Amino acid sequence: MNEHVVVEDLHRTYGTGATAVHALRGLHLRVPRGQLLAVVGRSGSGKTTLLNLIGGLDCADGGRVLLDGAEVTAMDEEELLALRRGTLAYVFQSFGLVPILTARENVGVPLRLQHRPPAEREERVAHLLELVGLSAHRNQRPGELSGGQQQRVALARALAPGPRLLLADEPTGQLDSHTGRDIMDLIQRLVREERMTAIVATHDPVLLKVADRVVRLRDGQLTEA
Ligand SMILES: Nc1ncnc2c1ncn2[C@@H]1O[C@H](COP(=O)(O)OP(=O)(O)OP(=O)(O)O)[C@@H](O)[C@H]1O
Repeated sequence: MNEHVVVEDLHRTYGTGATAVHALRGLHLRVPRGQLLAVVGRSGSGKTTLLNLIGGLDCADGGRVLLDGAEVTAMDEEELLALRRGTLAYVFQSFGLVPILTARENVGVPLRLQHRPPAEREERVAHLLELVGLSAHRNQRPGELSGGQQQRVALARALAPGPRLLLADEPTGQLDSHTGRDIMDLIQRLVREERMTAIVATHDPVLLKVADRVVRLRDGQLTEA
């Protein structure tokens, strides 16, 4: 199936009554496999809300999300957990690394959760750290790494289970433009070489240049940017 992500008539409202915020109002989106899609929009326009719903981290009030034809919006907790540990990866602006673990150990966490044998784990972790250019820093903890390096560790960890879909929320948000460019190049390479699909929420103009397509969130709906 070539259509990787399908979003139909998606609604999400926070709160009720006069203070209700209608973050998404009947949003539609189709993303073919292997596309690097950038989602832009002003602060508060609903980008994070959209990514959370696509990744099954939050529940919609209406509409459907399908990944490879499987309906995320209808999955139970167990199915969502399997999705998050397998075909889908999420990279947050805040990195979300475990402070007491080294870079190597952080990248290995998802592989432990998958009960992969230690030798196979070690090999994959080494490969991923090399891919993100951090082999020399493998024994350092997040607090001993720069922001860009931490984001690269977070990316390597997200990629550990071999996901087919990468959701990234402002992955270059806290980084200087040069480091941000490196992260974007890396995501672009992964999309090209591993035919991964990526949906990236961003304010970053650099990112827009490498995207295959850019859509804008406004008034809870998407338009071509
Ligand atoms: N848990 C929540 N409770 C109430 N309102 C929320 C909640 N999460 C988000 N919102 C509101 O929903 C709207 C969309 O928020 P969202 O975080 O999706 O926007 P965003 O485009 O990702 O913003 P930013 O670029 O600043 O991260 C905002 O008006 C926000 O205040």
